[in-house]
Amino acid sequence: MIVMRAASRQNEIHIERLDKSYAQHAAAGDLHYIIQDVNLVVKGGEFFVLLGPSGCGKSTLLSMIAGFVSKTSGQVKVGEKEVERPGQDRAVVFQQADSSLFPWLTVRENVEFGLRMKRVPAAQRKEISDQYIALVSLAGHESKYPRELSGGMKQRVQLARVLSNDPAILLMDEPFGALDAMTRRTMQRELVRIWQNTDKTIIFVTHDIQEALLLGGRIGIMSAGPSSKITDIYEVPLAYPRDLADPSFHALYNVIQSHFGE
Ligand SMILES: Nc1ncnc2c1ncn2[C@@H]1O[C@H](COP(=O)(O)OP(=O)(O)OP(=O)(O)O)[C@@H](O)[C@H]1O
Repeated sequence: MIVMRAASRQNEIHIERLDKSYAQHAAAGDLHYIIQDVNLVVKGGEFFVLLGPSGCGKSTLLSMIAGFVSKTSGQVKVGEKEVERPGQDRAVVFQQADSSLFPWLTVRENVEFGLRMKRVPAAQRKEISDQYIALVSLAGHESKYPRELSGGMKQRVQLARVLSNDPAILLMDEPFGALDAMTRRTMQRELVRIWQNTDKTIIFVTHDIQEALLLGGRIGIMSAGPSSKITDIYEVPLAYPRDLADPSFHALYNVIQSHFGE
């Protein structure tokens, strides 16, 4: 129990008074912020969804947590440590698996890539890749190349590769945005299952209210930019798997939708 608590605290994300503006705006003497005064605590092991309209700065905020984009002011901490650069404790899953998979490597080789870089011995690599390939339901497809896979399968390879590196935190930027509706639902269910079977902290970015409600333990609403911030946070007190026909689901959907003036 003590060990688990310590591990959870390590996965916690603290964001305080975080601002981001880009140099070109400052050079023009413009006090234009992409995001301004963002405050957020995401607990270890939590599934947190960031929901906001297109262009509000969701990817920017996620990239700052990932350490890809520098902050203008404020603080982003993972555990006790200030984020200054990307780290092995944080992995990012992008919308397009195509840009992250190596086309000349098989499914297994793609999944094992990070382990190979870390010089994990072959037998152990196989054991780990077997585990995650099975977890994302790709057993039997190990020898295929990305070109032989559907979009959903490629996205699952990306997920298996990220998980095999065992990051404490998964940062997911509209990872299912390019998938057809049916594959998307399957992937949403699988992600919840994977999250329930691990102790990872997930921050999942989407502009889809239904997706946010299917996945999130809490949902943070970002206002439209410029100077976007997290205006409200909703707890989702519904058991998984979530039921679209549940009146409580609908009620919460309507409350959240009212933020976006539709
Ligand atoms: N490198 C950059 N330089 C200047 N402005 C940028 C840069 N990157 C992003 N922006 C601006 O920041 C704003 C937020 O972009 P961001 O991609 O974070 O939004 P988003 O909410 O993720 O959008 P979407 O849902 O459409 O992906 C946009 O107005 C965008 O033009």
